[in-house]
Amino acid sequence: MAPVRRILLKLSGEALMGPDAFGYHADTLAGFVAQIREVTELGVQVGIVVGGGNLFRGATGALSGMNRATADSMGMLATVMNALALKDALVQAGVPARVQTAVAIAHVGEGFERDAAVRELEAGNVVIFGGGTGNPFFTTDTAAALRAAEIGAGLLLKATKVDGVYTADPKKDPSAKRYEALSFDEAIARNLGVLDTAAFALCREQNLSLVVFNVFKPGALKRVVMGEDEGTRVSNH
Ligand SMILES: Nc1ncnc2c1ncn2[C@@H]1O[C@H](COP(=O)(O)OP(=O)(O)O)[C@@H](O)[C@H]1O
Ligand SMILES: O=c1ccn([C@@H]2O[C@H](COP(=O)(O)OP(=O)(O)O)[C@@H](O)[C@H]2O)c(=O)[nH]1
Repeated sequence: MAPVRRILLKLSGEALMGPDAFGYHADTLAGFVAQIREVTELGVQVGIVVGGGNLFRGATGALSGMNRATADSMGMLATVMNALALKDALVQAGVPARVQTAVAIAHVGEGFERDAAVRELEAGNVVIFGGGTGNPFFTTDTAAALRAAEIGAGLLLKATKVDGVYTADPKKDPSAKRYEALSFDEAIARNLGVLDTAAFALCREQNLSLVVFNVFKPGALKRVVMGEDEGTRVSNH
């Protein structure tokens, strides 16, 4: 089977910290870079939205009394830092990569521009979208669904710590069962927390297929883009 031509990969901020409690874990980052390189070598065009949970989350700031919109701006800046860290790791490994940010920061990265992003992807660059959607009260899951729709990705991939979508959060409910596949209608109706509802709804509306998979499993990203049995696929059928 031929690989998907263009993907949008959502990488959570927490994944970047590996076994650590904060920040970046170099070997973990190198493992992700190797997986990303493997799929670019297949000719797959890769857009990435990166989270910020390893550095800062708006909801956590709000819990300690901060204004939520201000805390979310800090969260968005955290995602820009992660985008830069990932870009650096990719470039050092010989994978050309660019950063586009939804929040304008002169000299740090280019501002988000859909046409330019598509041109970069077609030229063989990985494009990392930092800053989420650029708006408070949203998440990088929603940013990932949004950018996937904008760049015309054939598949949205949620790279995470669990190996798919379960009937309940497997971290909290050991009896939870993994789905091989399910529909967006079902994911929304059952309130499955692996992706936020706004992101699920956007995927459903735009008819975007999603695969949730464990990024800590070597070679998993390649198997997903090759259409092999890996993770859980969520789609409209
Ligand atoms: N139904 C579910 N199926 C799979 N994972 C779920 C489900 N509900 C909640 N989760 C949780 O969602 C997490 C994946 O989301 P992710 O964005 O990577 O983490 P976080 O939300 O902690 O940043 C998993 O680690 C898992 O604990
Ligand atoms: O469109 C967005 C995306 C992210 N954020 C902020 O950035 C933080 C980090 O993003 P997220 O929690 O999605 O990261 P992840 O869980 O994937 O590490 C969030 O908590 C929000 O505060 C935001 O305000 N708007």
